[in-house]
Amino acid sequence: MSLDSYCSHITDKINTGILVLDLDYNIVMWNRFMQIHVNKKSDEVLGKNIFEVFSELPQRWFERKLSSVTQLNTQSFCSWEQRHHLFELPHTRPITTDSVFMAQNCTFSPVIDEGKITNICILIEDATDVYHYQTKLNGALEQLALSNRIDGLTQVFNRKHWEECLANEFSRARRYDHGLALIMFDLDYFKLLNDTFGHQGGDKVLIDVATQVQSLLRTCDIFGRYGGEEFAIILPETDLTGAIDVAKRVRSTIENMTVTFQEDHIKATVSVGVAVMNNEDKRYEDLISNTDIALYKAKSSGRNMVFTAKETRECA
Ligand SMILES: Nc1nc2c(ncn2[C@@H]2O[C@H](COP(=O)(O)OP(=O)(O)OP(=O)(O)O)[C@@H](O)[C@H]2O)c(=O)[nH]1
Repeated sequence: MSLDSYCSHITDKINTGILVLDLDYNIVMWNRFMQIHVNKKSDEVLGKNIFEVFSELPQRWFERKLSSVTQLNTQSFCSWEQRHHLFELPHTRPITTDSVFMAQNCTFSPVIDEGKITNICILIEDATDVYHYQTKLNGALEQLALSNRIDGLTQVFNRKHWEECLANEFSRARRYDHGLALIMFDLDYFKLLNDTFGHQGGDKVLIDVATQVQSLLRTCDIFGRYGGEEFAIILPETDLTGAIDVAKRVRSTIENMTVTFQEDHIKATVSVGVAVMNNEDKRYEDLISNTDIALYKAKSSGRNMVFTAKETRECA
């Protein structure tokens, strides 16, 4: 067998598309991979311009890419991550993927004859499998990162993530001398509610309360489940008057809502504590303590009320 025969045997058996162009972008070689995936025999495409055969090719991009190969006399590469595909070829992946066309890694190499570039060779590798698994992996990693931050029951931030946010907001507010307010609220007589409607009824109340409160807030407010039946809201750039307004809105919204659970219509109330960052607060935990004191006052004064840490009467 001659070397030429070996070469043509290999080019036809290899699972990579091989496409050779002259410097006017006419096709001079096309291997079996291309014949199968484009469904055109060599004699149907040889001599034809590449843009005629592949009308989908981004012409300006392609010409720029090839001119850098010929001018710099170097190989160039385009991965599926940069451009999912260059040629609209069907993929042969048997299981479903959201990829309509074959994801491709393309290599562009100058072909040199007697010291001069005469052609450009394009290698097309099927990267659909890699694309598929990478996309799935990215989705799973995103999901994992989200589940690390989200409370499974209420879908608001969990305590760990919420506290990390508070630590960040606290140091930002300190550094730039901005306001920072905190609201903490706790469902009233929740044990009784659980005893009356069952734990699942209680869960439904927590879910609906979280959804309602989230819808009241601005996008920059940071809402989380602090624990059990206690929630907390960070209000960046907010003064005491603004925070009391939000707290009152939270309290009245919960008082006025009705939670439907199976045959039951459940009413609930919350006690709310409000505090703003002050000069004595050295750490974000100090702000939590002050808000907790306010919440305790709201509870001990009769519940379904809004209190600040300093005031001895309910916020009017
Ligand atoms: N359904 C449900 N109940 C929870 C959850 N987390 C905590 N609880 C319950 O919430 C109740 C809280 O009870 P307490 O701390 O005595 O407070 P309370 O009954 O709300 O009374 P006050 O706060 O003083 O008004 C407990 O019975 C907990 O079991 C949860 O995720 N789902």
